[in-house]
Amino acid sequence: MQVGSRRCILNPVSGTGDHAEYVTRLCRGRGFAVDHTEGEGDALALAREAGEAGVSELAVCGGDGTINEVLRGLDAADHLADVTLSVIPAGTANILARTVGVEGIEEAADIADTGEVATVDVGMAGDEPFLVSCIAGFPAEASVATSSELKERFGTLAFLLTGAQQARSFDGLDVRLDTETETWEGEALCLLVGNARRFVEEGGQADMADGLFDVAVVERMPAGDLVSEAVRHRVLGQDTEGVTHIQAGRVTVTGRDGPITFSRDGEVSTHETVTMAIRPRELSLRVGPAYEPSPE
Ligand SMILES: Nc1ncnc2c1ncn2[C@@H]1O[C@H](COP(=O)(O)OP(=O)(O)OP(=O)(O)O)[C@@H](O)[C@H]1O
Repeated sequence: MQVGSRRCILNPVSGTGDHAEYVTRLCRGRGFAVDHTEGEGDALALAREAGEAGVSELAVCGGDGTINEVLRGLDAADHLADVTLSVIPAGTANILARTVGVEGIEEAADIADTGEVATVDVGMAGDEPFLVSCIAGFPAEASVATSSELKERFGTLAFLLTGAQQARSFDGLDVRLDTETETWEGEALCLLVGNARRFVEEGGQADMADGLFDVAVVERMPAGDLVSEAVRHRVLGQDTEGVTHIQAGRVTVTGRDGPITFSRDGEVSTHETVTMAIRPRELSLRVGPAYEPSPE
């Protein structure tokens, strides 16, 4: 592949599955060669191949699962730091795209073409890359399930309330967390390690280039107490009882009574112990006009 080339990896069945023809046309019109995935693992293999061929611009069309496969493929080719990545949201939740201000397929195609490029941190959980978050405990599903309208009105609270409903049947995580400077041990309701998202204060997009994860541990306590605490503070504030907030570039999580299941940008993986580490400003990512490099 010639240097300077553009490629698009497109999942034709993600989301409502009616975008393939339209996006293929938009991308070809902007000089991207388009490859369609045919099943699980294809996006990873195509990204790896594109990385090994030295592609300089790669667009991903699909949902968060497709994007995560592409990240893994580029990392396997040792090409994450040498590509400009863009996302064309055609999944169900499109968390990464929304987080970086990319909404709507046509707008996304323009951003893939000429949008602003931000240099962002990549999170690693063991050997697996992620951009948004790596979370364990009750909200792993709730974060995806909570409607965006609800999230917009109530921020983290909506996310918490949805989770608290599910928490009644959730046993909690017996966990130990170690960073360079702090250790936390105990029964947690959930553990949230954000790169592109933060979970305390107003929540929302985090600074993706600060070299730090935003870690929040919510202690296990009765769902009623947790909800009333959250209501009192409206969101999970720094000083909310039962919530520990840590910023760190590296955190090791160990399950004290067995392995812990994480959702890494929506991909599920289970670990007895896992070290999450930031690779500072490793990836060039095209972002939408609403993206703020250093949100308040
Ligand atoms: N041609 C194909 N046919 C069937 N499945 C495919 C094909 N290409 C990819 N897949 C699978 O589609 C699945 C869904 O991808 P993805 O997570 O991107 O979309 P989504 O679940 O609709 O969106 P989101 O993750 O944003 O909620 C992946 O598990 C992938 O393995």
